[in-house]
Amino acid sequence: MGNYRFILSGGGTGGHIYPAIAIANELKKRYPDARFLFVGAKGRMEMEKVPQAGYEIKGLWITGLQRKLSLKNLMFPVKLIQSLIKAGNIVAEFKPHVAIGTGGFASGPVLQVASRKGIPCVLQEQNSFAGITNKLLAKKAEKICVAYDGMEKFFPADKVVKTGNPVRESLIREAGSKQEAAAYFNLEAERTTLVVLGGSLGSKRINELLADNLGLIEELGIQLVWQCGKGYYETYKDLGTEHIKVYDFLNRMDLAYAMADMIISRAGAGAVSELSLVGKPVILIPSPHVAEDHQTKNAQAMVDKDAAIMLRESELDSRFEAVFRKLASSPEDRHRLGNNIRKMAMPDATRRIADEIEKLLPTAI
Ligand SMILES: CC(=O)N[C@H]1[C@@H](OP(=O)(O)OP(=O)(O)OC[C@H]2O[C@@H](n3ccc(=O)[nH]c3=O)[C@H](O)[C@@H]2O)O[C@H](CO)[C@@H](O)[C@@H]1O
Repeated sequence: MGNYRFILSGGGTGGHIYPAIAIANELKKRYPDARFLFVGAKGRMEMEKVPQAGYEIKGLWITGLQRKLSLKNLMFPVKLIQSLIKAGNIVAEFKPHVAIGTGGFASGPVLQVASRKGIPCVLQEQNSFAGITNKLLAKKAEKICVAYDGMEKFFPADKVVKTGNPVRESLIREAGSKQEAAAYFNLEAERTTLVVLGGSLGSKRINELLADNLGLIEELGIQLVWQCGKGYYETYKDLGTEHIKVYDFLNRMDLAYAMADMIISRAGAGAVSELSLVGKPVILIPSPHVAEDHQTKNAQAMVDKDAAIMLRESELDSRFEAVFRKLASSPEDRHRLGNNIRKMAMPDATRRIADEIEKLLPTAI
């Protein structure tokens, strides 16, 4: 009983990978005998992060379509055809009962071939603005699990279910104490700690901001956990000290959240969902480089409920210092923001998505 097979595909950035891992973990809890296969894009983050989470992954040779004319674009049709063939073989061999797509280009070929073979497909869209892959796949999906109202403007209304974004349970349930986190980061448990998150790939502008403000942070007696991103690590790693810990990527986000008295973060959908669950005061600095400026919309939704502070990149030079000083010196502000953001959490998201997937499973196997 319950020997189901699930294929999951999504990736390119953590924002697409971790929801897929959270969904797989929930299904595994319900069906310990089930088998899981992830499909990602060769060379991208998922090829490393999915095996770390204990799942098998196969890689397709695919990239996104660039907006401008480039050699990469000329190769796109070749890569797409090759990926469709490979995805076809993977699906034919694995024979999943359900295919789950969490966005990002690798999920395109996989869900396309799965739906053509009559395998029920479920999509999960993290953002308030639908990604191109999910939009293309929407017609073929049985259900589309979303986190924001109004997603019917992108997807067929009868397929949309508002569930919220799945968050890895380890970030919430197993959240360690500040003591444990301090030992892990080699910092002092009693000292105020700022955690800086640049999104799964790191943020150039947030890194520059931090580098310019290390004097201020030191003056305020604050210690720092700084996730700068893999591509920026060489530039910033030497700034680490007894009170400043620089990371390319944080593998223990649970401990980073446990350590934080305040957070500076990009406003990716996953970051915002996690921050709501952990209920920490945050200054959101949305990336202006994403489709339809959706991170600003994610951040604005929090600001509207007095649940976070937002600073646009264009305001950093003029406002960051004053805003940061005020937050650092006001336990009341931190407490209020932390409480308000916690009210935005949707802690049942993963379970509700798994419920939707369950409805599509054959009853007897
Ligand atoms: C630049 C870009 O394209 N950003 C998009 C990307 O963001 P990005 O990939 O940054 O994703 P999110 O903020 O949604 O989620 C980041 C995920 O990575 C994890 N994490 C992050 C840093 C770290 O050191 N360790 C770690 O584990 C977080 O816990 C979280 O689970 O996908 C999001 C969800 O589709 C979008 O809303 C973002 O606009």
